[in-house]
Formats: sequence, C-alpha cells, structure tokens
Amino acid sequence: MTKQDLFKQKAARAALDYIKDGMIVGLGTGSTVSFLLDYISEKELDITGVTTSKDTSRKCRALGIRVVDIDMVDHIDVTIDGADEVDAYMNGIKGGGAALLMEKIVANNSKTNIWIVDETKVHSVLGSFPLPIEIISYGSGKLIQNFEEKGYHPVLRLDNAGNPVVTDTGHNIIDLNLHYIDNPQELAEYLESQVGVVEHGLFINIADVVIIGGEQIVTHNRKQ
Ligand SMILES: O=C(CO)[C@H](O)[C@H](O)COP(=O)(O)O
Repeated sequence: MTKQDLFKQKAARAALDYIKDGMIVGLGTGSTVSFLLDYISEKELDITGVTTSKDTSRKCRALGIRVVDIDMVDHIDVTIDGADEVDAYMNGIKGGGAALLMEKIVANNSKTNIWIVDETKVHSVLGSFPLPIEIISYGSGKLIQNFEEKGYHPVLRLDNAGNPVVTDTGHNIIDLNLHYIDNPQELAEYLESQVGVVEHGLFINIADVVIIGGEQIVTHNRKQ
C-alpha cells in the first residue's frame, strides 16, 4: 500500500467519529470512501446509506450496508465524501471519479458534509487538478470550442476503449486544465450560465469539516 493510501485510510477511519447507529449517511465515491465503507462494515454500524454512484452502491451491497434511494429519505444526517483538491477556504474540486452530479445533489441535501482527503490534495489555490464539467453530449464540440476560446484547455474525458466517459446519469465529462483558479465563485457562475453544462466540479461553501490524513490527522471545521 502506498503512503498516500495509508493517509487516505487514516482520514477515513477518523470520519467514523461522525457516524452513529441509526443515522442516514450520504456515502461519496472513490478510493478514500471505499476505505470508509470497509470500516463501517467492520464496525457493523447500523446506518442507512444514500450513495452517490453505482460503484458505491455495488460496494455497499457487497459489504451488507443498507442503501436507499435519495428520494426515500426526508433528510441526510451527514455525508462523507472524498475530494480531488481542497483549498485554504475549504472549497474543493470534485469529479475525478465522474460522480460529481450525484455527489453535489447528495451534499446539498445533507445537514453536514465531511470530506476525507490525504494531505497531497490540499493546495492554497484550486486548479492543479483538472476541473471536471458534466455535460450533455449534444453540442459538446461547441462547448469545447467555447472553453478553448476562453483558454481553459478542455479535454473530453475518454474511457480505456477511447470512448467518451458516460456518467451514472448518462452524461459526458470535459476536464478543464486551468492550473490556477483565482476566483472560483466567478468561474462557477460562468459555468452555470453555459447551456449544455449539467454541473461543474467546483464545490464552494459545501464542506463543513475537512479531515486531512497525513503523518498526523488534521481537521478543519468551517464554524471554527
Ligand atoms: O469526486 C470524486 C468522485 O467523483 C472523489 O471524491 C474524488 O475523485 C476523490 O477520489 P479518491 O478518494 O479516489 O482520491
């Protein structure tokens, strides 16, 4: 196991403190959340999960973690998810695993949002990680052209067979290679104004707690 994976594991284990029996828990997507699911199963926590991808649902089923559709619950107590990059203001980039749309819907319906990341994901300014944009396939060439003209260096994400990645909700992904996002809010507003964009991977003012796994665990709390 790599050091990065060990740090992801540490962050995932620390997140268990926020989960109690009887809770409805939003379950994110990715390798860090996968460690969390192992721990939930090992501890036999009696939770109801609301998942953010088919991958997470599959793993929950395999581990015997109960899962319900988001529309079957009247609230979500806490959502625990990974992130691709986190800045000093606890804003982040998500969608490396192509699950950003479901992740944002679950996050927006959760009382508390907790991110679990290893320390390599933390940067003072967002943009090192390519920003995923979920789009509809019709007219995607035009959208790519617009993003090229803006200097965003867009790349249509392809799967191993060289076909456009199709998300769990049936869309495609464009990754923007921005390197330095000086005003995430302004960029988010621009992206939201583009017809054909379903959702973007900028998660602004969403995380309440960020747990960073490294040699030590560091926890940031928005309310502090
Ligand atoms: O946003 C995501 C999926 O869409 C993931 O949370 C993000 O990619 C982090 O993944 P990992 O824990 O594997 O590093």
